[in-house]
Amino acid sequence: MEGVDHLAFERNKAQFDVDEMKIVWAGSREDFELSDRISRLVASDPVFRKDDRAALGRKELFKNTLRKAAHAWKRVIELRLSGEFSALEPEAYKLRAFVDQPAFTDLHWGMFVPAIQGQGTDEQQQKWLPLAYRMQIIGCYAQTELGHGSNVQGLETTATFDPKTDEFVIHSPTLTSSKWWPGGLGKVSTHAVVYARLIIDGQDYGVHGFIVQLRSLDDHLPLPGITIGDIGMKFGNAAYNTMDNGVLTFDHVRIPRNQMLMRVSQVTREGKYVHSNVPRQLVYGTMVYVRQKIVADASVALSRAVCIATRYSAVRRQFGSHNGGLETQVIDYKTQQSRLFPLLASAYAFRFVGEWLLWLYTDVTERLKAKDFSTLPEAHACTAGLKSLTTTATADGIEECRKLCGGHGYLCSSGLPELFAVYVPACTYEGDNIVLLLQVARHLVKTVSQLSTGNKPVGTTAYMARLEQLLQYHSDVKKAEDWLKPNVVLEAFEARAARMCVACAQNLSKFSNPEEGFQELAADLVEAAVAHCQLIVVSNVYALSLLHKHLGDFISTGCIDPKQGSLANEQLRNLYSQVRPNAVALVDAYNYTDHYLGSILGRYDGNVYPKLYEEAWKDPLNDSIVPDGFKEYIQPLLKQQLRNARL
Ligand SMILES: CCCCCCCCCCCCCCCCCCCCC/C=C/C(=O)SCCNC(=O)CCNC(=O)[C@H](O)C(C)(C)COP(=O)(O)OP(=O)(O)OC[C@H]1O[C@@H](n2cnc3c(N)ncnc32)[C@H](O)[C@@H]1OP(=O)(O)O
Ligand SMILES: Cc1cc2nc3c(=O)[nH]c(=O)nc-3n(C[C@H](O)[C@H](O)[C@H](O)COP(=O)(O)OP(=O)(O)OC[C@H]3O[C@@H](n4cnc5c(N)ncnc54)[C@H](O)[C@@H]3O)c2cc1C
Repeated sequence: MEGVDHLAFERNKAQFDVDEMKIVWAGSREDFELSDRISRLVASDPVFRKDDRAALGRKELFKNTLRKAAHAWKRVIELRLSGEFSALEPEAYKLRAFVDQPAFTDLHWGMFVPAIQGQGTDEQQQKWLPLAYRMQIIGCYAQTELGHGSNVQGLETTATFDPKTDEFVIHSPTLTSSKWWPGGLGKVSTHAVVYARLIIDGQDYGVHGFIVQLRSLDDHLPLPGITIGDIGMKFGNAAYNTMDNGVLTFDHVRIPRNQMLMRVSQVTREGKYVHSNVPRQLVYGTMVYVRQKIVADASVALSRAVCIATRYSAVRRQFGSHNGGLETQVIDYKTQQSRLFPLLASAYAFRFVGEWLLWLYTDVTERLKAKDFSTLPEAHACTAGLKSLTTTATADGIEECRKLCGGHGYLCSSGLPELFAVYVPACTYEGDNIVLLLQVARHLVKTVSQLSTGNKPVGTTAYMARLEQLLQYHSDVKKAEDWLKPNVVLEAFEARAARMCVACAQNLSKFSNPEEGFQELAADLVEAAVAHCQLIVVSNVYALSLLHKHLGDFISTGCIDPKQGSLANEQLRNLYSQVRPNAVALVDAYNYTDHYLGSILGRYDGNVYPKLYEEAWKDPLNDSIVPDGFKEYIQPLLKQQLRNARL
């Protein structure tokens, strides 16, 4: 039977309304219609074709990215998705998503503009934002240096105030202070928000943001004192190599005083440092914003991989043929289901968690405007923790989907190698995932230690208020179906997280130097932070597979016993059987076009084999029957063998 028939048959098995689910996935009917319209618009535009990307060299690839970005911007203007004095419309973000090629525009719109919006004064915003909104200047976010990324307080670039000229002198005092990594910096950006140590009259006031012009707006050459370039090829072939991650050094570059971003703190004409009545952590605000975006994006990347692996698993058959009948679809193997279906569930779970985090972020932003900073620590912990949890799970999930597709998953035409290569740096950028989990752990330990002082835990740590009860808890699950009750799962996750946090806090208290204790117990603290972040996911959606995966934690903390663990596993198997007939329909609900998926294995029509065969012949190696180099390198070998044979 051809693949085409397999998927039609699968779609008929669905036990729910796929069109309704498309709307659930999109968020609303309006969002669905928007995504559907923009994805088709991109798919039908030849400039946005991407099937040729894997074969392009770096220079061609980069030029191709510039072309796409320019064309995308033209469409944004034509479709009026950007106003002269306002940020982009949601359609523009969709357009970027479906074009599916990282570019300098991500950093311009995703970090440069938000940094000015969040850290610039009203005057600074009025001056810079209209230019940035019209893309008359192109900006990037230059924070990381060759020597320091995670340790922001360790940055070395200096911005020294010169009271004689009312300027800052931006300087790179060491090799390790070279800015290193900023996307869009290498070849495109005309401006950057540069993070540097503020020095006034010999005193160091720590890291602050400054708007610095890097290149001439006429001929694009670097301005005097500025050395700038690309840092070189990165992991994967096309993948993130469409981006010009850059290196930048300053040799005493002067900028006017009013180009320091001064919402959080100011430097007066007289060189006086004034700190507003706001937490200094607001300087980190852009990172919080982007971490929230990264969480929202995790479900997109994971769902793409899952869509490919699910459709292909329904098309692929191996073993089990009796009397010349059909072989078994690999999706029917229980091992395939136990690897694939939790990822399918995770993609949905991350979708809902992303929505919840957007709500939390919006709420915090509103409070900040009203000068209420009380929820900032919670927002930092949630964005950092969920960024870490979802990107780790998504990167691992994409790789698992590649394996689920067997050998063909390793072909670029499966779409999975490039998806993995482009996604995996999300575990590092915007905060290394372990470093971020340690931030969550600090927040949790602080919460536990403040319980004795009567401080009531709020937000996602509110469950800690029931600490006594959670420390007494033992699951009362008696049969497999009991694990279907959301409250039963939730309580087990709460008790596990609470016990792991309390154990860490107790062990920490044995150290006379808390910082030394924190370093020594870091691995346990990371585990406790993971348990807490998983609880956040579970409290937004139901997730039994996580319990099974981390059974060791639940049993060792005494929340459940081994028998209850086996019952969870039994229930999980029941759930896999229920998901099985709906699997293809559940991934159809993502409504991805074949252009966006970019995968022969994940084609909507399931017509995998003929298309794989056709695609192989398009490889440049097949342009000639006898390869280049035959005469120089193969023929002499063959002749050599002949001579040996004659001897
Ligand atoms: C071709 C197509 C074209 C289409 C065009 C059309 C239109 C285009 C539209 C495009 C739209 C695109 C949108 C895309 C989105 C963006 C994509 C982004 C891509 C990503 C690129 C990557 C960028 C980067 O990586 S930038 C660099 C990031 N760097 C980091 O993350 C560094 C990590 N380190 C830290 O964050 C900190 O230093 C940290 C957290 C480790 C703390 O270190 P510390 O030294 O211990 O901390 P300290 O400074 O002393 O402070 C401690 C104190 O502060 C609290 N804290 C820390 N961080 C925060 C925070 N962020 N917010 C609030 N509070 C914070 C911490 O809890 C401590 O508190 P206390 O305990 O109370 O003291
Ligand atoms: C593709 C890509 C794009 C990027 N884009 C930008 C950009 O646009 N702008 C920008 O400014 N930056 C950018 N970055 C830089 C990025 O933000 C940093 O690489 C990231 O924050 C990690 O910092 P690091 O490289 O210093 O890692 P390191 O901190 O050196 O990490 C190395 C190892 O040390 C461990 N480690 C570090 N500190 C601790 C600790 N306290 N406790 C335990 N373990 C620790 C980490 O877990 C990791 O295993 C980008 C990076 C990448 C890969």
